[in-house]
Amino acid sequence: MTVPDTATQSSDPPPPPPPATIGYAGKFGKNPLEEASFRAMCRRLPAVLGHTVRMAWAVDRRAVLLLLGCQLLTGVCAAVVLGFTARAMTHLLGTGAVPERLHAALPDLVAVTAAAAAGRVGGALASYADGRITPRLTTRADVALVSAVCRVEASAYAVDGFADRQEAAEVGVTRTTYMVRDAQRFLSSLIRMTAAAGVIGALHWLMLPLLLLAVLPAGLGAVLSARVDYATHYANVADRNVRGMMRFWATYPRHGDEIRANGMTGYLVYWYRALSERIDRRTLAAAPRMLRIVLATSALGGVFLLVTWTALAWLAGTGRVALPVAATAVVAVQTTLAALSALVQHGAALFHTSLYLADMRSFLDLAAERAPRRGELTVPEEVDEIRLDEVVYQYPGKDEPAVAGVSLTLRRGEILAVVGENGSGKSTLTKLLTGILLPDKGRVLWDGTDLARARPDSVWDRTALVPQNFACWPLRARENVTLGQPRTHDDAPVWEAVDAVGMRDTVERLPQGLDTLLARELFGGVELSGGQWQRLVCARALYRRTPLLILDEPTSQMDPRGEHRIFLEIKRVAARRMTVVVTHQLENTRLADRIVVLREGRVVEEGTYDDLLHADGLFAELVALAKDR
Ligand SMILES: Nc1ncnc2c1ncn2[C@@H]1O[C@H](COP(=O)(O)OP(=O)(O)OP(=O)(O)O)[C@@H](O)[C@H]1O
Repeated sequence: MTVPDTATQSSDPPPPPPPATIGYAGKFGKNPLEEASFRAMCRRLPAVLGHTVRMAWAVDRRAVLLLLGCQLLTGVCAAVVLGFTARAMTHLLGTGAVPERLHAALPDLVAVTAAAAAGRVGGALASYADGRITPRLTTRADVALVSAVCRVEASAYAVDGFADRQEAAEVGVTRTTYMVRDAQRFLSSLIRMTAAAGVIGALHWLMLPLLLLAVLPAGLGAVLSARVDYATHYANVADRNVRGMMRFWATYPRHGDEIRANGMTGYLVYWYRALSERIDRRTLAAAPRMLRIVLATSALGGVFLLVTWTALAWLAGTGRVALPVAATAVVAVQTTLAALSALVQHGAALFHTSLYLADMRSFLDLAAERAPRRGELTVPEEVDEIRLDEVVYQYPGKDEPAVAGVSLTLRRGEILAVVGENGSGKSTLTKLLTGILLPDKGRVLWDGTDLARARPDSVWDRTALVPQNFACWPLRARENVTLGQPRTHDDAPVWEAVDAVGMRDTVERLPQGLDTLLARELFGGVELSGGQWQRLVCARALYRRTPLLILDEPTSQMDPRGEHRIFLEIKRVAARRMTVVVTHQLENTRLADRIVVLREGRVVEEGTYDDLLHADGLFAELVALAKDR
C-alpha cells in the first residue's frame, strides 16, 4: 500500500471549487406542483383558457375571432365528414348493383370531399391567426415583466428569492409562445371530438365510454410526464439563474480584459460546464421516470383499445349492430379515437404550459404587491430644504442597520460632503435622501412633504444622481446625456452639459457626433474610456438641472483636469440647488459648505473641512492616512 506523500500533497494547489449549491427555497419556495393533481388540472384548464383568450383578445380581436371561427368551421367539417362517410358507407355496403350503389353514394362523397377541403382551409386560416397573435402575446408578456421589474420598490431586489422567481417568470414568458398553440389545439380537438362523439354515440351508446377508456391512460401519462418535467425545471431554477448571470458576466466584452489578464478563462469555463452538468444530471434523472410513465400508460391504453375493438366485433357478431353500420363504426372509432387522444394530449400540454405561466403570473402579482404605494402627495417644483429625521434603514436579511438614526438638514445653495469608511452607509444615505429606499424608522421630508407619502415620480423628477456604479447605456451619445428626456428640440442644452464636463472635443471626434452609438459590442458603435464615461455620467446629472444633485464618487476614474473641471462646475451651479457629494478623496471636500462623517450608519462628526481637520477625530485620521505614503 502506498502512503500518500503529505509534503507533495500540501504543496499541490487545491482543485478549483465547484459552483456553490443554491436552493430555490426561500420563503417563496412553494412548489405549484403541490396543487397540480389531475383534478387540479381539470379545474385549472378553464381559467388558463379564459386568461389566454383575454390576453389574445387584448392583442388582436380580429385574429381571435378568425381563430375561433376557424375552429368552429373545422369542427363542423369534421362532423360533416364523419356523418356523410357513414351515409356513404351505408349506400356502398348496401344491396343492389355496384354502379347504383356508387351513384347513390356520390352526393355524400362530394359532401365529404367539400367538407374535408373546407376543414383544411379552416386549419390553415387558424394557423395564420395564431401566427398573428402569438408573437405579440409573447412581447406583451415580456414587456409586462420588464416593466414590472423596473417599477418595483428598490427594496424588493433584496428580498429572498426575488431574482429566482424572476428567472422562473422569464421561462413563463418564453412559454407564452406555446400558449395560443396549445389552447387552439385543445379547442380544435374538443370540437372535433364532440362532432365525432355525436356520430359514434348514434351508432351504439356503449362505444363512447369504451373509447374514452382507451385514451384516458395516454392522457394520464401526459399529465404525469408534465409534472415530472416541471419538477425538474423547478429544481433547476436557482442554478439556471446563477448560470445566466455568470454567462452574461463571462461573455460581456467589457469584462474581457479582467478575465484574460487574471487567467480566469479556465475556471469560468470549468464552472459553467460543472453547473450545466449539474442541471443536466437532474434532467437526465427524470428521463427514466418519464419512460416508465409512458410505457405503463401506453400498455394500459393498448389493453383498453383491444377491449374496444373486441366490443365492436361482439356488437357486429351478435347482430346488435348491422354490418354497414359496423363498417362505419370502424371509421368513426378511428376518428373519435384520434380526436379524443388529441384532446387529452393537448389538454395535458395546456396544463404543462399553465404551470410555467403560473410562475409568470405569480411573479407579476408579487411585483404588483411590491410596486410603490406611497400616497398621492407631490413635492414642490423648487425644493428649499430636505430634512432627515432620525432615519433608520436595515437591508432585508442584514443584522445591523446600514443607516442607524441619522438626522440632517440640507438647504438650497448648500454643498454637503458625506465621507466615511467603506460600508459606513454613505450610499444608503443617498438612497434615503432621494426616496429610492424608504426608512424603516424616521422620516425624510422635502419641504415638509414626507417621501413615504409622496408619488415617487414627483420626487425623482427633481433628483439627479451620479451613482457609484453607473450604467454605460448602449444608446447614442445624445440619449446617454438626456436619458431619453430631451428638454428642447435642439441640442443646445446637451452641448452645454457636454461642455460642463470638458467632453466637447471627444464627442465632436466621434464618427457621428451626438448620434454615435456608445457600445463597442454593437455594429457601428464606439467605446469611451472609463473616465470619459464617468464625465458623460456627470453631464447627465448636470443636464437634468434638478433641485437635488447627488454625486457618489463622481470622479474616481477621472484625470486631475477632469476632476478639477467637475468640481468647478458643481460649485458654479450649487447656488440653485442642494448638492451632496460622497467621496473618499478628502481633498475634494474642501469645496463643501459642510461635511458629515459616517461610521456604522451614524453621523460621528459634522463641520467644515478646517473644523474637522483640527477636531482630531475620524476625519482628521482619514486625511492623515491619505497623506501617509
Ligand atoms: N443592496 C444591499 N443589500 C444588502 N445590504 C446592502 C446593500 N447595499 C449595501 N448594503 C450593506 O449596507 C451597508 C452600507 O453600505 P453602503 O453601500 O451604504 O456603504 P458605503 O459607505 O457607501 O460604502 P463604500 O464606501 O464602500 O461605497 C454595508 O454593510 C453593505 O453591506
